[in-house]
Amino acid sequence: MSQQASKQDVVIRVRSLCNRFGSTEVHKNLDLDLYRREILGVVGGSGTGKSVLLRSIVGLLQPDSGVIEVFGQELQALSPDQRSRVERRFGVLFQSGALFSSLTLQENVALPLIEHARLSRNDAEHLARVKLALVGLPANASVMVPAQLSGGMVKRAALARALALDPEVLFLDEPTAGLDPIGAAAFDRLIVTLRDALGFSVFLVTHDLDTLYSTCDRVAVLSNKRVLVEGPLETVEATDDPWIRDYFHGPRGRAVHRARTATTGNVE
Ligand SMILES: Nc1ncnc2c1ncn2[C@@H]1O[C@H](COP(=O)(O)OP(=O)(O)OP(=O)(O)O)[C@@H](O)[C@H]1O
Repeated sequence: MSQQASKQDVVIRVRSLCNRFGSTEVHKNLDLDLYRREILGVVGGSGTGKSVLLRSIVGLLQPDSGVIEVFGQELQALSPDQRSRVERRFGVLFQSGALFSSLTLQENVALPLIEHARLSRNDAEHLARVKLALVGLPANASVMVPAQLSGGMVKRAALARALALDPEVLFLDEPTAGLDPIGAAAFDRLIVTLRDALGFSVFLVTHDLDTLYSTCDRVAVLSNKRVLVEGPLETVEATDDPWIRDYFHGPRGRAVHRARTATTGNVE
């Protein structure tokens, strides 16, 4: 992805974002771009404000100042109606999955279709079963409730719900947290496959180095209340910063490099 991407290739543009909670300043003049069809990994130490950034963009949190432009429109300048139309073009998968525990998977996925696409219950549940199949769930899972499923299946169901309205941008908050390594790798592949097939952009908050290397086109590192560096992995890895050194070149980073070299045969 070119760093010189033209304005229409930028789907989300964040400029001079400031967020604080009482005396805690989380973001100060933070800048970030998300390009069309890319998977952007957002990383940083605990408490650096990755989730707060996601929540600011999707409209769950009112920033103190700064500009968030989505699809060329400045969010703060929109009426509530215009804003909810923009937000309908987002799909969000929170870490908890946030499915309704008393509803079956097809009922969970059908909810946004009934509420926002005004489909009948029958049509919505039919489309929900298509979405559940799209994320790789077997047909019999559609009528199960979340408690009857493994963690990986619940994640996939939550992803199906995030995809219900065919979003142009998918936000994922630590999607592989709590999954075993094989389940996490399968979920990573699923995200890339769906992005390739459906063409959405992905804003991906993660701590998982394997996910970064296997899915992301670019990475943004949050540090000291802002985006310290944003670019392809090679650029980020080469940045001279103590947290980046520890994260990418510490024991876990080296283990991921070794595993990738063994799998691909490439010397990195
Ligand atoms: N609603 C809130 N009220 C007060 N403080 C908050 C609120 N939400 C977040 N914070 C604070 O903002 C800071 C950034 O939180 P955030 O959850 O964005 O970090 P993070 O980078 O996602 O962390 P982690 O990697 O541990 O999930 C933290 O200090 C947190 O305590």
